[in-house]
Amino acid sequence: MQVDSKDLLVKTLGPCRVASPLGSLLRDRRPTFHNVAENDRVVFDDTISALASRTCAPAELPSFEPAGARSKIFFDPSKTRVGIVTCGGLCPGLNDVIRAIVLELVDWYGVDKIYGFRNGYQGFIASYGRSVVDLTGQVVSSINEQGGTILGTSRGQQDPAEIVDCLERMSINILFVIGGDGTIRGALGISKEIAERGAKIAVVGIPKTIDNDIMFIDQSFGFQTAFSEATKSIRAAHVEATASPNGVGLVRLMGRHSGFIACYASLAMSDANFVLIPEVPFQLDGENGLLNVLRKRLLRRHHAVMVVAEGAGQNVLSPEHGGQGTDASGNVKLQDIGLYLKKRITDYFAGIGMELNLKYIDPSYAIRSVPANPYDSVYCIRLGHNAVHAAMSGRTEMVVGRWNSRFVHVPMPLAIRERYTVDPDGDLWMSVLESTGQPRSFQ
Ligand SMILES: Nc1ncnc2c1ncn2[C@@H]1O[C@H](COP(=O)(O)OP(=O)(O)O)[C@@H](O)[C@H]1O
Ligand SMILES: O=P(O)(O)OC[C@H]1O[C@](O)(COP(=O)(O)O)[C@@H](O)[C@@H]1O
Ligand SMILES: [Mg+2]
Repeated sequence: MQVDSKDLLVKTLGPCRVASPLGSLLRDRRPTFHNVAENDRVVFDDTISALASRTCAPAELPSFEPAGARSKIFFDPSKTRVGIVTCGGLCPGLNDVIRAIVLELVDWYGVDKIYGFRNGYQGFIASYGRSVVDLTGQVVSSINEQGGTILGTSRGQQDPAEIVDCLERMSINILFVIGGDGTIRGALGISKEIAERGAKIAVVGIPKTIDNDIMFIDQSFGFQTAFSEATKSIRAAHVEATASPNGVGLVRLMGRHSGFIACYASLAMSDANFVLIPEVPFQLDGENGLLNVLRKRLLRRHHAVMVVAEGAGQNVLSPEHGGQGTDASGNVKLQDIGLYLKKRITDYFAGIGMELNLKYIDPSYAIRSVPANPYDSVYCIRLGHNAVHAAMSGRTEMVVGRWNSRFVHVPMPLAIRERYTVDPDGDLWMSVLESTGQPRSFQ
């Protein structure tokens, strides 16, 4: 992705004139390997060759604004009113992020007017009649133990003008949006409407996606929990496959356009022999096609485990296999590659008269509805804290990201400019090939 300095500029609502209540914590901090000073920058490029290709002085290198608390802030905490909304598909850790935002606002900034909007962007629209939730420290104290989101969610576009009407009616100063690429697109529309009205409302996002498909976050929150959960299905598929002659365990995992869950779960549980992801097209038929390679594997080892991401192999499906169209948010509805593979493998082995015992496992919703694991909980807290620091200092139209292990501010237009996908020439896919031993391509 071509990124220039201007793409990395973060908008602010105005100068910071209010002393931060976190001032005492910040006073004696020095820049260290784990602490970037608030006026320093995090360099975008991380290889010598990329740096060498830039012809500018170090201060002009493309760089992110570091996340973190500022000594001076924009909003006066005693007069600040905050809204929080969660949108799109579920993801482990949503409640952890809500909790982190609320507790940071209440305990450190002394902000106590925090409202949760129900069911995504519908929560702002009068005709849906959704009540708001008063979010206090007590309400959120143990929500991190539950999966899902206490605020509910939804898909489907809403009118940004109506959303901003609602924010103005309620005198909201800061809106936190927790959601994926669609949510961030929606948030950009809200932010533009706010700017057109000349209002001073900060819109700050915390990127959410179990598919891990948003740029500038090394790994999205909940992703580690989700792929850990998926390993249980791979283990089950292996147990089933090894228990019967020519057993095949076929596991279908989420991943609409990016195969990260399939790759990571398969690496974590190296029982997988075949991993199919959207980024690497394959053929079923022919000498090097998947079916013949599977046949040879069964002749050799008598069992196989195959992991398929939901967006894989769309090239081998035809319209009669369902799918097509879009969901309420405009996301393309994919044809079901898992069921299609199950049928094609079953028919193929029946056709050549070879015994097959195929067990099909689809844990899709089971892996995204669980509570976050401890690693993700820590990550969620840190994202939540940094989102609060950013918003209180008047940053807007940005999401909190993590780039090369540093927490940074990412402008919303940049965060959604391109989807983050598995690079077929990258080291992750190379590891999958090394771990599974599957051919580089089934073509
Ligand atoms: N292009 C868009 N413009 C405005 N709002 C959008 C856009 N795409 C999605 N949204 C809204 O964002 C919310 C969540 O989007 P969705 O794509 O379902 O999930 P996610 O944010 O997880 O990608 C929905 O309310 C949806 O209508
Ligand atoms: O059935 P639903 O709720 O529409 O969700 C299915 C989709 O949700 C995802 O987890 C991603 O959702 P988001 O874009 O909302 O993060 C995909 O992997 C999957 O295609
Ligand atoms: Mg999405």
